[in-house]
Amino acid sequence: MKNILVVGGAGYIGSNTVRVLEIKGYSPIVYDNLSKGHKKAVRGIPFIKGDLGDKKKLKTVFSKFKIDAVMHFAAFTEVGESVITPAKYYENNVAKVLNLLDAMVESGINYFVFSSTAATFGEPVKELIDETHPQNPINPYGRTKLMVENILKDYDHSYGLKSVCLRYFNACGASPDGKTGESHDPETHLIPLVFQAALGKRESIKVFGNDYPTPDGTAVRDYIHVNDLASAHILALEKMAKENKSAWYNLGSGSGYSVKEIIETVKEVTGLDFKVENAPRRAGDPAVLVADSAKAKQDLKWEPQFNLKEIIKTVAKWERKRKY
Ligand SMILES: NC(=O)c1ccc[n+]([C@@H]2O[C@H](COP(=O)([O-])OP(=O)(O)OC[C@H]3O[C@@H](n4cnc5c(N)ncnc54)[C@H](O)[C@@H]3O)[C@@H](O)[C@H]2O)c1
Ligand SMILES: O=c1ccn([C@@H]2O[C@H](COP(=O)(O)OP(=O)(O)O[C@H]3O[C@H](CO)[C@@H](O)[C@H](O)[C@H]3O)[C@@H](O)[C@H]2O)c(=O)[nH]1
Repeated sequence: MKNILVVGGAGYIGSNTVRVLEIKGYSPIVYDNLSKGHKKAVRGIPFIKGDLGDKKKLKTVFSKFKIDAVMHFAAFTEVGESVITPAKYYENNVAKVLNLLDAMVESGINYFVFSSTAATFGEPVKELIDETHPQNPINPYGRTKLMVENILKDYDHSYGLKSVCLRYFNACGASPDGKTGESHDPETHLIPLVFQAALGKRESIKVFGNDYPTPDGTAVRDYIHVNDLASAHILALEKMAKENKSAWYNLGSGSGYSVKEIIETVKEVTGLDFKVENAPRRAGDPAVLVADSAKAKQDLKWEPQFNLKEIIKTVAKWERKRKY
């Protein structure tokens, strides 16, 4: 288990995982169409520009680089956009994934790590979301990811393709050395947008909804550092390969923070003040999403290393000298 094809590896979470794979002695190879990612994020790593839908190219890459396992990050990722243009999401996040899975089956590659999401659960029916929580997504994005989770169960049963579905809560933060971080154009995620407001790159930060049933009325999320996600990928891959068994894990810190608390923490860490405005709720957003990650902690011996303040500090470092 050495050569790992990282599909979508030029993106935010993928590129951070590539760096951690490298540190742990693996040979990551990046496959990305650069629709959202950045080649600069994976400088020095073998890179193939290609689309998820290109089965022929994928099979050529598998054999050329003697791929042992695939980590699949490529997808469209925005909850709000998925409500407006669901077709785009079903095509990229479901239909094209079949090409990748079929190429793997035809090439005899048996190990797959999938970027799933908290959005597969929908509105929580209990405070902390563990792996037994019902999966009733309330937006097209969450439905696309749940569809792939189900496809993977069938591919395991019928073709012996083993997979781990990692349901991340809200990925955030930058590498501690400040070299890789979040860079989307346009940006839609809360923490980078708050930084844009703090650095005067936008007039204000808009709070989407202040009438949620939460302590301060704003939506609560579980923010988990990208390097913590990266280490979970490697631990999950190793366990899957050792036991030749599929698995599912919810990955979060177990602590929920409201939009207002995020804004206050950025103000505190940076010492900068900026304008905050109330705006209507964003379609497709649940009020609260917080993980119970006991299963990952127990089975994988995984422990998140970054608390919220530390996360915001890594973003501050990245934002000061970002290169892409
Ligand atoms: N960001 C989060 O908080 C979060 C939370 C849960 C799950 N996820 C999932 O994690 C994964 C990575 O998210 P991210 O935030 O790094 O997103 P990102 O947009 O930064 O990265 C995705 C990468 O995939 C590439 N890509 C997209 N479609 C492709 C295609 N058809 N062919 C080849 N490459 C393609 C993009 O160019 C980009 O580099 C996604 O699957 C996302 O759904 C993200
Ligand atoms: O300008 C902004 C941007 C966001 N928000 C709110 O901040 C929270 C977090 O939003 P965002 O950073 O866009 O993340 P989510 O919509 O929670 O989705 C992320 O986290 C999910 C897992 O929980 C992943 O599946 C998605 O891919 C990823 O985009 C939400 O309540 C938003 O409404 C604002 O109030 N103002």
